[in-house]
Amino acid sequence: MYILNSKQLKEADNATIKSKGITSISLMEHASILCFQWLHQRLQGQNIPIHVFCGIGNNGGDGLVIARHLLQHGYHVKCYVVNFSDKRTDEFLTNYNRLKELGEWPQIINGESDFPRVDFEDIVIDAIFGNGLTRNPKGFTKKLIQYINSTKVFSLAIDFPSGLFSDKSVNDKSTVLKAGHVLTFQTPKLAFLLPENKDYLNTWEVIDIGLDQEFIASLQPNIHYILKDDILQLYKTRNKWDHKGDLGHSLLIGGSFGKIGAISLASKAALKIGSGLVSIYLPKCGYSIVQTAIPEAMVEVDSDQVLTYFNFKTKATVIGVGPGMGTAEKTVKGFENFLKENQLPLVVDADAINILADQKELINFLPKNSILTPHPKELERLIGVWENDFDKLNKTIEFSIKHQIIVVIKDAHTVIIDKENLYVNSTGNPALATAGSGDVLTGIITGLIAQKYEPLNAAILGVYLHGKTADIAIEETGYETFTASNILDYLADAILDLFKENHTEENNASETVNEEK
Ligand SMILES: NC(=O)C1=CN([C@@H]2O[C@H](COP(=O)(O)OP(=O)(O)OC[C@H]3O[C@@H](n4cnc5c(N)ncnc54)[C@H](OP(=O)(O)O)[C@@H]3O)[C@@H](O)[C@H]2O)[C@@H](O)CC1
Ligand SMILES: Nc1ncnc2c1ncn2[C@@H]1O[C@H](COP(=O)(O)OP(=O)(O)O)[C@@H](O)[C@H]1O
Ligand SMILES: [K+]
Repeated sequence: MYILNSKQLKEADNATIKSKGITSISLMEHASILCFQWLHQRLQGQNIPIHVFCGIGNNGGDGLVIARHLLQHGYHVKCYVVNFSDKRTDEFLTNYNRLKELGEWPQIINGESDFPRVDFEDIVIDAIFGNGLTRNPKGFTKKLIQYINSTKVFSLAIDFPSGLFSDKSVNDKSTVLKAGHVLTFQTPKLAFLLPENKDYLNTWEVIDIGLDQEFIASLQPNIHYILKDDILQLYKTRNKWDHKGDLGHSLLIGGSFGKIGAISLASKAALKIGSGLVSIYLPKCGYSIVQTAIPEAMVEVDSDQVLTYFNFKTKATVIGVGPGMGTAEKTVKGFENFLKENQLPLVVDADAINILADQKELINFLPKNSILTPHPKELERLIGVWENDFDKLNKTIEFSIKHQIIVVIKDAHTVIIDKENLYVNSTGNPALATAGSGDVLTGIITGLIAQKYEPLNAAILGVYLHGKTADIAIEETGYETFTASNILDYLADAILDLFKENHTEENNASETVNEEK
């Protein structure tokens, strides 16, 4: 699914109005009725006070439409116009008049003395600012947002939590209305998926308002939200005559005394995702451990406690390097020599990333389309500090273009960056915040490349399945008891799930950001 920026969304609104021969008013009516229905389905006519706060633009227009339908269905509604500007859009005015025709005169808020009393048990509909927000809310509008936040009332944000920008960072945290739930139009918004915005929204879902898909595709959006449908297009089925030689040979390089587990997990993951053969190259001290733990794998050893020589004989298809490797001086030297000789596709993780961050000139030896899988701290060592999450993405895009490599920024929403293209993952949950889960991801991606997936597709599919294991598992394991080994236990379920009927919201983008709130 595409993620559109604010400009693209406005263009898509206009193109849809033209291509479908509808009016802007009817598009607004349609979008807002879907929001009304969402609430109506849940409230079933309950007599809870609902405060609808409307701006003076089209987000406010949506609020007016929702207020009208709620009133017509007998709800206990109070509607307000937050009068932060004299400009009013035509769609706002039309719907303002329609509401008045019902006998409901919205209360105009011109200052703090006009703020209504809002109680914790009430409901707020936030239709103050949407896609048109260009600068921080100020004056009494900012105060109103702060007042609503202070009540801790449940707020249903229309399209955006008011005060949250679509394509840039919030620099004054106190100007965003914290949303209990967001009904956002047509596509997820990048801002919802960034860690810096985690406090502004609890849950969100996309409301499909029927914008022109052909037009949207013609914009060639560079940001994607990866859902099951996208994954199904990448997934390769096996052929009847496939033998293990067809399914690639993964070589996992890493481990050091006390950290043999990391390379074991990565190697198990490469096997479990279907790599035909898996070899491990690690320090001698890990030999018996991996031979016992993973009888399917072949093993070659380096010197005693840390990797030093990198003189393995294995003829692999792809190499995953870094888990548990350490950054001992001998290892750094050996890794440098290895990089200078290596021609095979690489998945580079953990300490191998730290070595690259320390000696940036080595990055030039990575084959084109190598995959780096840093967590945010490792990324910072690699690309330097960023001002905010948009800056982080831009800096990573620059890095990816400069070095022609793919960067997997691991996080609650892992983002895969291939030059200017961004692929944001939709699966996973905090159960994955456990030691070794990154090592498993390295093995999964390596094992997929072995099976002839293009590196980008291997990263997208690997990250999706890795997250999906945790989504399936938590029903049985809860968050706490889930460990990195469980990722492997549930990998089969994650793969099989791709072929299950879509009975849930799997292809409707939606999510719970912060479950306990
Ligand atoms: N047919 C359609 O197009 C559909 C549109 N839809 C709905 O329209 C929404 C977008 O509406 P919108 O473009 O009118 O902008 P909106 O978010 O209401 O902001 C209002 C105005 O506020 C202004 N402004 C900005 N920042 C400010 C600030 N800090 N303090 C004060 N003023 C500020 C800014 O004007 P400016 O002053 O910058 O010129 C802006 O124009 C979208 O989110 C969705 O809900 C749906 O109905 C589907 C169909
Ligand atoms: N809260 C979360 N929600 C979803 N995924 C998460 C969360 N926390 C961690 N993960 C995932 O778990 C993995 C952790 O990787 P990493 O930090 O390298 O762990 P380790 O070094 O222990 O192997 C990443 O794939 C990351 O995306
Ligand atoms: K809003």
